[in-house]
Amino acid sequence: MEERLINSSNGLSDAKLSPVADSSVLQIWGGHHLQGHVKISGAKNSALVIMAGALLCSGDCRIRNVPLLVDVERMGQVLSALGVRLQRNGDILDINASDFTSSKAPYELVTQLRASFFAIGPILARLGVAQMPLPGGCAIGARPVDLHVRGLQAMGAEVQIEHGICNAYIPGNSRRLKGAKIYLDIPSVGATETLMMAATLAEGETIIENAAREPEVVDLANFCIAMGAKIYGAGTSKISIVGVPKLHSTEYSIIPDRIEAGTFLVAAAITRSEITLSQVAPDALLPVIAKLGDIGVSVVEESPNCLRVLPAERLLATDIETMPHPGFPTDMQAPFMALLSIAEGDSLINETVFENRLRHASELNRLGADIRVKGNTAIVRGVPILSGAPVIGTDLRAAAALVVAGLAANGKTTIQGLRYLDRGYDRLDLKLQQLGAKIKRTSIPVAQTEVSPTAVNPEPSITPKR
Ligand SMILES: CC(=O)N[C@H]1[C@@H](OP(=O)(O)OP(=O)(O)OC[C@H]2O[C@@H](n3ccc(=O)[nH]c3=O)[C@H](O)[C@@H]2O)O[C@H](CO)[C@@H](O)[C@@H]1O
Ligand SMILES: C=C(OP(=O)(O)O)C(=O)O
Repeated sequence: MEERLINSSNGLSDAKLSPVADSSVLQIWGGHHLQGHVKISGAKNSALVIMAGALLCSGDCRIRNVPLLVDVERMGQVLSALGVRLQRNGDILDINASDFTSSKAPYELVTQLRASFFAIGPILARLGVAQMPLPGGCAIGARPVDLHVRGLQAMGAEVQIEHGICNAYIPGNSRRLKGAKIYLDIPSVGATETLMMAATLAEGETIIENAAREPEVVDLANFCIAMGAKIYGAGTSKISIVGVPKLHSTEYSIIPDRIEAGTFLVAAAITRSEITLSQVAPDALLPVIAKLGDIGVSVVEESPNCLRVLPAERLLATDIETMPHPGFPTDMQAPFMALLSIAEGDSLINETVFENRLRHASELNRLGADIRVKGNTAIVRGVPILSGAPVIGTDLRAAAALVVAGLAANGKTTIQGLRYLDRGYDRLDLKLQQLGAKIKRTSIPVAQTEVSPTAVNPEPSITPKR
């Protein structure tokens, strides 16, 4: 992997950022069935915000089931820049924010991931002041932070955005935010999380109306409750938080990643394979499992944390509209577009959460799909088979969609854009290899990667069913 060096802001030395897989590609020889068992990692979107939540506690926090992701590494770098001590051992992350005194989050890191911005809530609650650059994350829409800002203002903070930095402080001597009644125009996941964390240490009660109900919001609430926070109603659209002066040390295990699990379900469905997934939370996957059912793919619960997906006789077209939880998740929209591209009939996919999240359609078309995009709607005309080609992932889930499409496509698919994939999937290529996929990561330029490795059988074993 290439390592990216950037100049630190004081110009005295070079800061080393996490490895960036820009020069790497994934090569997939598609058309093979998967088989066996895959263990799902902890949820990216929980891990990142729970790491931010650990700032609320002046003692030790031990977080278990932390996925191995570039985003987690970067979030760790944001926290260490604030003076937090972190130690990772396998999937356990120890965080100690007792010495955290800096209220300035580093621009170079915050601009690379969305969740880092959510730390503005705990930083402000602990220190009474926060300087947070506007965030990065997947380029899937404008992604403003107005709801975070308005909520903090309602709790008594002075907040101004200047030169790309969000400056916030709590006026007065108490240095504590004040409980407030907050209505969110949109049930934003990030705004709900920022405000919920800020409210745990505020004076009095905060009520968040039209709150996000995503499982990761509930996970964050449970983590804060484990630290002594008083939070009621997480998972419903009205969350009430009664502020306490201090939170205490805790040990907490992150929920399984429902989007990673959903991606493996789609990978099995598109290759007409039977696999099992363990360490999953089936309830969080209901909208995904229901949609797979519409397409003709059965998913059965083997045990409380284990799912089996069965090979479909036929894949059938269906319509999808993305919605906040418990609706169909926007993060699964791209992998489902790959699946529907080989389903019988026409499917309509309507992306309602983000305004620019259909860019994978044109890359899927390179693989032989027949997809037209009009505004926020994609019309997917099912084709019998995809054929391998060089493609580029334009964001995290777009890259994942190309991986699952490549597994089904005839011949070789080469995928660039792994810096997105590695942000949010814990060793996806290795897990797929263990399921028998013919997939290889290489840092050799695409032009030099003509020949398939000897271990790989280029002859496809999946035959189109129609
Ligand atoms: C790190 C993390 O948890 N990322 C997830 C989180 O992103 P994130 O928290 O950024 O997503 P939001 O739920 O906030 O965004 C939903 C919609 O609200 C809009 N909005 C949001 C905040 C705001 O202040 N103003 C505003 O207009 C956004 O532009 C978007 O159109 O939820 C998304 C929706 O499930 C997921 O796709 C992301 O994977
Ligand atoms: C959009 C996503 O992530 P982020 O909010 O971190 O950009 C995602 O996980 O699909």
